[in-house]
Amino acid sequence: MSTTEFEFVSGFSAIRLIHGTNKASVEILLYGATVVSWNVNDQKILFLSDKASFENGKGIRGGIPVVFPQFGPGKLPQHGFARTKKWTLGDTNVDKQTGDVTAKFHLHDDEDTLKIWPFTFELTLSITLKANKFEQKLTVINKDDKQFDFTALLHTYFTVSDINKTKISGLRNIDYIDKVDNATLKHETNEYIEFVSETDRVYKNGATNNNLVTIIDNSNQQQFEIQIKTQTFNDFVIWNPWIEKAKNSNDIGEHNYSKFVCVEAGQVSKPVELNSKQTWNASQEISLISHS
Ligand SMILES: O=P(O)(O)OC[C@H]1O[C@@H](O)[C@H](O)[C@@H](O)[C@@H]1O
Repeated sequence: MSTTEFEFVSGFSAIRLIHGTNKASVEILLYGATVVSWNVNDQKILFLSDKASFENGKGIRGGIPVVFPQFGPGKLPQHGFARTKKWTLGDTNVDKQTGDVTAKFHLHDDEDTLKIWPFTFELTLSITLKANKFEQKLTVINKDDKQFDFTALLHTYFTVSDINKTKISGLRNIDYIDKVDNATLKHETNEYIEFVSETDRVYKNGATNNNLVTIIDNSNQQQFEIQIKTQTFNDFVIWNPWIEKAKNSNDIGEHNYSKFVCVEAGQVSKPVELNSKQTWNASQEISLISHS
């Protein structure tokens, strides 16, 4: 039976959505509205570092942190403030026919955000768990009397059995900014992106035209593919820190570099300009395609 449960994950308040089919479940912290797990039939689809630090002020290393209103470094803290704020839980719903479970999370401006980003806003992250799918819809409302600009991204960490055997399809013929090569603009000519060294790329408009981006894990153990479909989000960021950066990072560690790939749906290469009182919506739908 589908249901919701409150719990604590590493000391942080969380809600678990449970689906009546496929033993599917998802756990979301109020901290950052960060999804920390999505499991289907005992498979952990999302990667959460065993060294992740659950500490106020720090982003969670794994799951799906929400990046807003700034991607990467800049005037605001790295990746903005949404991932380190406590969100509030809104409505939850279980669809009696399908068993799909939805929970909504809200964040709005406060004294601290106004000091560093002087705009009134409201964010809603709506999360729906289906039997073998997972959806996130991000809504930004400009409540201010002036326009604001922002970038936003769902920083999704996927578990892979070995990054060396992982391929990503769906981004051929897309221009990308290669962040490990002085932000040089390049053109993807390969059918599959493969990983042989540190990879940090922004595929500009890689998410438009309903491009289906697929993660293919070529390990023998893995019997499924993951497909990501987006709406409104224009870009895809593909990231793996590789050995040295993982080793030098307190919350990753060398032993983890090969266990994940980040495929991040976002709007980052060109900021959204949102007029006063306007609303912007974007979403991702992640599907598990079983081959067994
Ligand atoms: O360590 P953070 O702030 O969570 O960021 C992780 C990575 O996030 C990716 O989205 C960026 O493209 C990378 O440049 C960055 O290193």
